[in-house]
Amino acid sequence: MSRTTIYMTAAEMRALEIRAMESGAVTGADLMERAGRGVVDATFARWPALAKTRHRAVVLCGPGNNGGDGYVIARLLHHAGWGVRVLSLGDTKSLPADAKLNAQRWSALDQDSAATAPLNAETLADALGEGCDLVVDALFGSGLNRPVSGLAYIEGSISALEARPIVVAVDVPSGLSSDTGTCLGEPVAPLRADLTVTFHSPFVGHVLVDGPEVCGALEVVDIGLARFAEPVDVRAQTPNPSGLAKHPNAHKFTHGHALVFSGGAGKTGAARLAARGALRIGAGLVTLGCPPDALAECAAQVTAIMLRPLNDTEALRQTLDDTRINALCLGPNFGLSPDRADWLMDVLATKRAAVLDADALTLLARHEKPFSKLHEQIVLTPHMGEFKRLFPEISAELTENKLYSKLDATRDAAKTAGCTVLLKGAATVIANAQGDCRIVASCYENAAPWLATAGAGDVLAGMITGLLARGFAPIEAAESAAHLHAECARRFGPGLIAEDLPEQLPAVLAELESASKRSS
Ligand SMILES: NC(=O)C1=CN([C@@H]2O[C@H](COP(=O)(O)OP(=O)(O)OC[C@H]3O[C@@H](n4cnc5c(N)ncnc54)[C@H](OP(=O)(O)O)[C@@H]3O)[C@@H](O)[C@H]2O)[C@@H](O)CC1
Ligand SMILES: [K+]
Repeated sequence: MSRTTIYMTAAEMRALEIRAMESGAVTGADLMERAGRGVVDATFARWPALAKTRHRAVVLCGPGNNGGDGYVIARLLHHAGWGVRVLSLGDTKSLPADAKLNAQRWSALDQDSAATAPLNAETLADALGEGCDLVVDALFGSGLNRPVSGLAYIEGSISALEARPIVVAVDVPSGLSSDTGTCLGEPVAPLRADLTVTFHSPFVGHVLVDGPEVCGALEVVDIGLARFAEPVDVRAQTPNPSGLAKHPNAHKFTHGHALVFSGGAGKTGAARLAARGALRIGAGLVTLGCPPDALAECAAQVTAIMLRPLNDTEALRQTLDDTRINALCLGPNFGLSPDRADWLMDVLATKRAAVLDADALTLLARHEKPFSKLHEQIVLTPHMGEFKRLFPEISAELTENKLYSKLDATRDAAKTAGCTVLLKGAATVIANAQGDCRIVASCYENAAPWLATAGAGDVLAGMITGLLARGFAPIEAAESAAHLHAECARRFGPGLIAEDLPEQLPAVLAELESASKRSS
């Protein structure tokens, strides 16, 4: 069994909330109470000392339901014996109904009249000056729809304190777009959180771009929405161990034959890394297609990987006549000469499943009709620089429009190219031409910082190729390989170099298999 995480957009979350309320099983006020309670519980669970004695909190409440959660939190902390100051942004009379109800419940509590004030630089300085262990950021949540301005003083005032209080963001740090993970406003979000507590499922914005940096840690709390959930667009799933296992009666050809194209002498390392990744992930056979001058170099380095000299298009054609070669990898140090461009087009014409990486992406970008020969069995694996060259208009939109996400861009690119696109990053986004989307997020407890090393991308290209050879659909091959690749990096940890990645695969695959046996 694989584990699935759903990444939602604000509109999807709003639709879910409405379905839940329209069912009559729950009210908006119930959900708000659960949300506020969830934030307090998650905060106390992370910092148990806060639950033990009375402390002081400043709660910043905004003009919408995120602010409403803030009033619930203020009340719960007050009941726990805390000294609480609420600073509100906007006119509390204009709050939406559930938030207004909770603002009124807060005001009706037995507390001194200074407990609520409009938020501005002076009131914030006063409130912080009374002593503050916890700041709750409930200014804007998923309803943020335009850039925030005039709130930069908040981070300034908090950073200036001798001891920085813990900052907990409700749903998202205010200023961060839940749909794009970019900070709407200049220069950054008003407040960086130590912990962000969100509800039901993470948002796409929690894992993209600035999300992990401004959220701190991320906690997802259950507020009882799961039974109203409907399928949404974006998900992440750990690879299915049964799909990766090899069965006792299968032989090597059952698992496909991958062909990785190498560069010339002195430029074979990248292709060898890719070939090793393809073999370790379980392709039945892997061949390196080498220019003749590179054969001796490759022969000195590989054993289980086969070699085939490929010196001209006729040799290429003959090789590809073997239909058992069912997945190709082109790009890692492949070369950029005109004859390489011709090769690329010849290879694409065979309609074979293929991963196009590195130099193959550059060659495509230089082609007058880059997408004319692509097809659904192709996976493009650009990093952001390659993406910009290949999809300049989509990339310009991504730079200029803060409400257009890396996810939107990848999905549009996949449609434009007519194939699967895997856009690399700390959160790798994958989409196919039908609009299916996946995110492999290497952040929070899944961070894999040592993956930023030369050759890691070549190994990923090879791992995807290996899974294509094994018959995985392109989007599944890309997602599973990206997940396993990051898991290999996490498992190895500090000091990782690209050569280490394929060598971690046996342990990672074994762990997946035993975890699946334990849970069944
Ligand atoms: N989903 C769920 O199940 C649950 C959701 N819950 C909570 O609800 C939150 C979503 O609430 P929400 O929709 O009211 O939006 P929210 O983020 O409070 O902000 C909207 C307000 O801000 C304003 N505004 C926007 N941008 C602005 C800007 N740049 N600068 C200034 N103003 C700006 C906007 O103004 P308008 O666009 O109307 O002019 C509007 O007044 C969600 O994050 C979660 O915490 C939980 O209670 C329970 C379960
Ligand atoms: K917030």
